[in-house]
Amino acid sequence: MYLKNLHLLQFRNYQDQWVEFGAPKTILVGNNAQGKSNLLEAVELLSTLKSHRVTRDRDLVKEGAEWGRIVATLERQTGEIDLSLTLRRNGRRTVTRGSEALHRQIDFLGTINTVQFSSLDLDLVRGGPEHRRSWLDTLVIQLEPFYAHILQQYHQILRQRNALLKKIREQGTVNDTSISSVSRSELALWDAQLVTAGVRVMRRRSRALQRLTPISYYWHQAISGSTEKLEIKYLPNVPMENDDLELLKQAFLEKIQQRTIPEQHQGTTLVGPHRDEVEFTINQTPAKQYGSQGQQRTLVLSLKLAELKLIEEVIGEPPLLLLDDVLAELDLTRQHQLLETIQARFQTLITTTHLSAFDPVWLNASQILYVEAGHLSVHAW
Ligand SMILES: Nc1ncnc2c1ncn2[C@@H]1O[C@H](COP(=O)(O)OP(=O)(O)OP(=O)(O)O)[C@@H](O)[C@H]1O
Repeated sequence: MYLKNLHLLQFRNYQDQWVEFGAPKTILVGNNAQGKSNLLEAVELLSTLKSHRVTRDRDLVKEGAEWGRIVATLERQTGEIDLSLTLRRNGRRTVTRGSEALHRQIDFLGTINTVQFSSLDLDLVRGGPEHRRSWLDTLVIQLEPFYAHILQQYHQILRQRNALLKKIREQGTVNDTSISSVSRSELALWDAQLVTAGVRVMRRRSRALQRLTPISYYWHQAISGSTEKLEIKYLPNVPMENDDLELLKQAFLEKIQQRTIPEQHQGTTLVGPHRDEVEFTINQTPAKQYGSQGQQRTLVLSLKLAELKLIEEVIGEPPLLLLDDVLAELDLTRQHQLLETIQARFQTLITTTHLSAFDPVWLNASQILYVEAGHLSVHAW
């Protein structure tokens, strides 16, 4: 797929900026805080309807404006598609594809596929499990947009179950035997729903990782020169011996029953995929604790390359790659690995403060745009 152009209206620090992507690689160069990442964020929003930087739409709308809009033309194998996302300070959004305003935002997902790589992605290795869950979920949504709906449903059930557990705790009925029969039957209903939605989340996460890991291993070996052995393990909170639906549901329910007392004491759900973990080890040592910066970078790069390949395999078209301030941080060998993989096949948007750290091969093959204070230009300012 190829993003032909982008039009930013009252988005972040852009007032009214049009950009035509004239080459498979575009390098956005400029000093700090000029709007480079903002532009990548706009593409991320069209792809995932989320920003990894903020959760509130009012931060995305230009200061002083009530609404902002991101408009784009995308070329896919099936033809050209016009897209737009309107953001409002009050959080209400409008999405359109072609001339059609979509009632369900979920229907918009999967139109543009992207893989992102920014310095924040090192949190994938160093940060808490929520970073790894969110990374995995974003990947699964790209592979199967309907997963966004499943995930949303799971979190809704989780919130409601938590509210009930809190109510039970506030009523001081922490001893299981003294819970009113009304609360008990209400809780049993939520248990069943949590299990049904939870196993759908777990099975999809597990399958996506199963497909991603061999590709990641391949890249990790290639980049580390076969000196290091990467292992990726899905550690679901509910033990998952195999993919059998009924066995999994049973294991889930059993674990909930074992945690009845602590759950009611703490007033929160302690069992389920919201507590899943993904473990990365290098030569049998947890990458999180012992990996050097270089090792962690190699690991994240391997994951990103694997994501590109997997999405391409599943979708049947190469996704876009968004490289936010990370390429210059990679040494030339790793830059070459990346270059060889993406070639001209994956459209890539790259931000950087300096062109000097780049391989000349990259530079010659790229469209270079200079960014200053929310304006783009083909010449240095
Ligand atoms: N809602 C907004 N309205 C107006 N300006 C905004 C808004 N949100 C962010 N900005 C401005 O955008 C700029 C930050 O841009 P961006 O994050 O794209 O930086 P960058 O060019 O990628 O630089 P860096 O290399 O530091 O990441 C800042 O000047 C900030 O004040």
